[in-house]
Amino acid sequence: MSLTPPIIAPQAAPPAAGPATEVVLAVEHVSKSFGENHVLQDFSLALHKGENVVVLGKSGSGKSVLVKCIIGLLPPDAGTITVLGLDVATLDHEAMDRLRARVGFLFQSNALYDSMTVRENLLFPLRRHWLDHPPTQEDELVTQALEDVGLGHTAAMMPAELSGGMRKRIALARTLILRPDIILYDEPTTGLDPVTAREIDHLIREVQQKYGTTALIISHDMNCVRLTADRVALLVDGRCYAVGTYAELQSRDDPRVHEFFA
Ligand SMILES: Nc1ncnc2c1ncn2[C@@H]1O[C@H](COP(=O)(O)OP(=O)(O)OP(=O)(O)O)[C@@H](O)[C@H]1O
Repeated sequence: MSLTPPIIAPQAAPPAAGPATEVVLAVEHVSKSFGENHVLQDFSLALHKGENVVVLGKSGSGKSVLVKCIIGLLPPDAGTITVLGLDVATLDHEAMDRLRARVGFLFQSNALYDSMTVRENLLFPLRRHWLDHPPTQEDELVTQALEDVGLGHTAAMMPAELSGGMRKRIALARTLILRPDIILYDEPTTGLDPVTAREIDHLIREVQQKYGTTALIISHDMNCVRLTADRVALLVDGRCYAVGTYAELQSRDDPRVHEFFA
């Protein structure tokens, strides 16, 4: 099945990322071990409002553990994680739930409900998190979110009727419907053919440009890294070994950095 091209019209360039812009996600000196397996060791990384940061690391290096710590599913052994000004470790269940409504998470598996239509899948987070929206707005919000990912015609379809790329877009639409400040993408192009993968990369950029969203992207796919990252953070031996633009890291004369770009 062919994909309709994304139709988000970029309205404004994202704010320039850099030290002068607001930090919306800060991981500071975080360590996490499982027994003798020291996965994260003094890991630090800050994301500025509106930037896309890709975390690149070998298989088993701790990327998923890092994301789980950020969304409060795993408690770090040491260090602090601050998301949108809130120290994750101090949040009770309700506060964590409210924070999760502002931080979209795009699962590698997409995590769509197969027994629900696309529309029902999109309404699920809306009804769970955004309790004060008028029901009359629901159709408008679903339509907008689907149009944002170029799939305005799919509301009545079931996930099984969609291609892998379309399912990824619907999962992103389900995240976008809550207008998150931050989106965490877990290997967004894994399992997609190269053409569809590049479409998803462009869509990630379009979302950033349209909504000024900040994104943390976990990826192995170097094309995805090149196309989506404002900055790349290398996770090596549990630490944030190097951070820079794709071009900066690619030209760095350090074998441990270079092996990612070879
Ligand atoms: N709940 C857990 N209990 C024990 N060990 C764990 C747990 N979660 C992760 N680990 C270990 O932490 C290490 C890092 O795993 P993680 O899944 O974060 O790697 P990753 O970088 O995401 O890998 P991949 O790219 O292959 O998905 C692995 O050695 C893994 O076995």
